[in-house]
Amino acid sequence: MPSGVGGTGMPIQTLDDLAVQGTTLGVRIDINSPLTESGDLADDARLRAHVDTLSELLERGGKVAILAHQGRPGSDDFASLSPHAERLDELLSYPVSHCDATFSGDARMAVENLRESEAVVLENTRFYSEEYMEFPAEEAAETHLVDRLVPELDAYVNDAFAAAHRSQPSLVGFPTRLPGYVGRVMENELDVLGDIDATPRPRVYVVGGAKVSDSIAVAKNVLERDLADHVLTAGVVGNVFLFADGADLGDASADFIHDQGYWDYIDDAADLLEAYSDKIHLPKDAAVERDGERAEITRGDFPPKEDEGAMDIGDATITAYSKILRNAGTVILNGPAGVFEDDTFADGTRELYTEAVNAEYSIVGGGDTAAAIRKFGLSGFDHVSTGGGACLRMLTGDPLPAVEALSR
Ligand SMILES: Nc1ncnc2c1ncn2[C@@H]1O[C@H](COP(=O)(O)OP(=O)(O)OP(=O)(O)O)[C@@H](O)[C@H]1O
Ligand SMILES: O=C(O)[C@H](O)COP(=O)(O)O
Repeated sequence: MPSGVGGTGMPIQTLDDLAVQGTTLGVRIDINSPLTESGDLADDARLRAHVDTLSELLERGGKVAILAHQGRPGSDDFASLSPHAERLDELLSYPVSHCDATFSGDARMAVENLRESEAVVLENTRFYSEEYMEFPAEEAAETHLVDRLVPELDAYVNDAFAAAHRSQPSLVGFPTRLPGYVGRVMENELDVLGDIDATPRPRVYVVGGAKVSDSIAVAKNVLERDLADHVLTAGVVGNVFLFADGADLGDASADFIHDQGYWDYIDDAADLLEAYSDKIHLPKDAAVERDGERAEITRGDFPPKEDEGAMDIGDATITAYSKILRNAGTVILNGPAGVFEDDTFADGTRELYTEAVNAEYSIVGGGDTAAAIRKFGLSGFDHVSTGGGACLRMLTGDPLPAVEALSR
C-alpha cells in the first residue's frame, strides 16, 4: 500500500514505495531562483532544498532526468537551466550534466545514455510553449513534452511543491501514464501544511510580493472560509488594494501594475474590500525614491510625484502591521513588503519578517521570501516553505493540481 502523506488525506506514494535501483526516473523539481543581471544564480536555496531527494535517488542507483522551469516567458529571469545544473553538480556527490533540450531527440538520447547514479538536467520546460499553459491532467498527458519523454522513463517523481499549484504538463501530465511518487520536499511540505485549522488563532496572513493574481485568490479563499482573522497587504499586492480603495498611488505605480498585467485585478480587490473591510489591512503610507533617497508619503499626501513609484511600505504601516503580528497566534507570510533587493526599500520586509518570527506559530513561503530571510539573517520560523503561491494555496485547503494528479 502507498505511504500516506499527512494532511492531504489522499493515498500518495513516497520514495519509500519506489524500487529505485536501475530505473530511469523523470524527477520534477522547482529550482526557479532569483538570478543576477548577468544570469547567474543569485540564491541557491531551492536547489539545496532538493539535495536530499536527488541524493537519495542517485545513491539508490537511479538514472535521474531532471525537469524544472526558470522564470516565465518575457520575464527578466526567463533563462536556461545551465547554471542550475552546474550548481547541482557542485552540491551533489554524483555527476550532474545539462542538456539544452527538453524532449527532442537529443534530450531523449541524453536520458537513454544515463548510467546508474547519474543525473541530467533537461532544459527549462517553459522554453516550450505548452508548458506555460494549464491543462486537466488527462490532456496534459497528451502534450508533446509528456508524450515524447514517457517512453524513456520508468517512473515519475514530483518534488516541485513550489509549483504544485500550476496544472502544467510537466507537473500533472506524467502520473496518468507512469507510476508517480512524491519526493522528500513535497512529502514534508504536505505533512507540515496539511491542516491549517490546527494552528492557533488569531491567524494573520501577510500577502506581499508581486504575484497579485495568486495573492488575491488566496485572500478571497481564506476570508470566505473564515481561516483568516487579518489579511495584511503589502508589496505590489498592497498597491493594488490601495488603488482598489480609491487611493491614488500615482502614474508610476499604476503603469507598473498595468505592465505586469494586474490592473484588471483591482476590481477583484475592491470586491474583497467591500465584503471584508474589517479584516483586510492596507498600507497607510508608501516609500518612494526622491533625489536618490528614500522618502515616505502618507496616504493623505498621495499621489507621489509623477515618476515616483511606491517601492515599499512606510513606517506608519510597519508600526500598524507589527502590532497585529506581535499579537498573532499564527502568521502565514508570502512575498516581500517592498523591493527588498534594494537596501533603500528593504525596511518593510525586514521589519515585518522580524516581527513574524515572534508569533506563536509562523509559516513563510516563496522564492524571494526565502531569499529575503537569508538576506536579513532571520531564523526561528516554524516552517520555511519552498513555495509561495503553492504554500498559500495549500493553507487555504484548495487542491494543488500536481498533488491531485499523483493521488489518482
Ligand atoms: N512595491 C513593489 N514594487 C515593485 N516590486 C515589488 C514591490 N514589492 C515587492 N516587489 C517585488 O516582488 C518580488 C517578489 O514577489 P513574489 O510574489 O515573486 O515573492 P516570492 O516570495 O517569490 O513568491 P513566489 O515564490 O510565490 O514567487 C521581489 O522581486 C520584489 O522586488
Ligand atoms: O517561484 C514560484 O512561485 C514557482 O516556481 C512557480 O513559478 P510561477 O509563479 O512562475 O509559476
